[in-house]
Amino acid sequence: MGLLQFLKSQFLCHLIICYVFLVSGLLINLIQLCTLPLWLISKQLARRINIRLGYCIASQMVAVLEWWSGTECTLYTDPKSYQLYGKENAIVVLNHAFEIDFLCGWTFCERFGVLGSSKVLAKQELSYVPVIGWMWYFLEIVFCKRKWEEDRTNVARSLQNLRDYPENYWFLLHCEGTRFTPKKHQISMQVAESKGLPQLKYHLLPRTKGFYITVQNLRGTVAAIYDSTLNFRNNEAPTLLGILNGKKYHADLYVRRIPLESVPEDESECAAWLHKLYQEKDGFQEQYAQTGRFPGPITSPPRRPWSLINWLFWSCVVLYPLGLLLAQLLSSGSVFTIVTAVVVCSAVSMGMRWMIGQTEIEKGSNYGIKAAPENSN
Ligand SMILES: CCCCC/C=C\C/C=C\CCCCCCCC(=O)SCCNC(=O)CCNC(=O)[C@H](O)C(C)(C)COP(=O)(O)OP(=O)(O)OC[C@H]1O[C@@H](n2cnc3c(N)ncnc32)[C@H](O)[C@@H]1OP(=O)(O)O
Ligand SMILES: CCCCCCCCCCCCCCCCCC(=O)OC[C@@H](O)COP(=O)(O)O
Repeated sequence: MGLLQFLKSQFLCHLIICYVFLVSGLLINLIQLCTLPLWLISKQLARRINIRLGYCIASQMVAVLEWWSGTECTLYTDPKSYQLYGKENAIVVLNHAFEIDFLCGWTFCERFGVLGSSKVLAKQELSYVPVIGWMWYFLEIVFCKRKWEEDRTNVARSLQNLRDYPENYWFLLHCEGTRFTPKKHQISMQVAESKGLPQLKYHLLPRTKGFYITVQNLRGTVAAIYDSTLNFRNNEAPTLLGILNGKKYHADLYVRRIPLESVPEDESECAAWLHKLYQEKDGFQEQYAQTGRFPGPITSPPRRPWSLINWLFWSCVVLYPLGLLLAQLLSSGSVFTIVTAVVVCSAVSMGMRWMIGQTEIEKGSNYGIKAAPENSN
């Protein structure tokens, strides 16, 4: 093991990375809060400022993926579509099977210049996560309770708000609604069977209502669907803790650009269209399992230095006062202050561990297990 790899595995380094993320993140959340009065005066300016503030948080995690763990991301897509990525609004339909799929999504957003403005239809629980969840309020992320009766009006309203968004964005939809587990897969395939739909091997049965409502409400402002299928080489199941430990993964993403006009306007036809899309996605995953690659040419976008520069900037901002504080603590020699510092450090690392836990599949929700008996008939 080289010195760098040894350093990457050290808890102290993880603590420093987490400290920078947490303290700078809370600071940025605070600045976001201060932009509230601006929304009344100039909504578009407030949005543009929040896009940059959001970038400052999200790109720290991207920096850890790209520069600390060195994870590589390969894009399979046709070169004509590639020219349009980042230059138009799009709805991204992505499979949901990995703990870091959101982070790989962010990496591609960063490389195409839409990281600060990217959006998602996210479960409500994520809005309570400090730093990321709080940042999302100001980025107008669309939250859902995964209870259609409540979601139908709230989600539509939030989507309507995005119609005059001032910068290009990608709107991420995990139509499966929850992460893939063998148990959830088995149950969703029972639902598929009861509906006379073909079986899927690598995906859960997609939920169609969120897709339909998104397409309907964003029609005219979004140019295309980016049908995206993600997998990792060597059957790896990457984790955020692995990334923090400096483990290098290799992500492969296959993206097909489908003009939005080809999605039917009628609700049941739109649902059938989505089911067909997932059958095709399943085919791509089968090809990946057999051959280790997706169809089409490879056009990998290079990583950019901005995420690293941003991380270095925030490190300087928050590590300098920490250094001064630690020096004062040690020179004071007071047992009370030293014990207080140790307690605060432990609380911070437990808080960070809880946040990382939000990404872990084994700590995931029961959605798709519990709801099945009532919903499936
Ligand atoms: C290219 C690079 C990528 C770029 C990335 C871009 C941007 C990045 C930005 C941010 C990154 C951060 C990422 C954070 C990720 C967080 C993601 C999440 O939180 S996923 C969870 C929340 N999202 C969703 O759930 C979206 C999909 N869901 C829906 O659309 C739902 O329809 C809904 C709107 C949420 C409503 O759900 P609800 O359960 O209330 O109703 P449904 O109508 O869906 O359910 C009833 C329906 O489903 C059938 N059913 C029952 N059981 C099952 C089952 N087990 N499996 C499948 N189907 C089931 C039931 O029969 C009903 O069927 P029908 O519709 O025919 O009546
Ligand atoms: C700079 C880097 C510091 C590294 C440490 C920072 C750790 C901070 C982690 C905060 C992460 C919070 C964002 C979580 C996004 C998780 C997205 C996700 O995958 O959610 C799951 C839902 O879609 C479905 O939930 P389930 O129904 O499967 O349950």
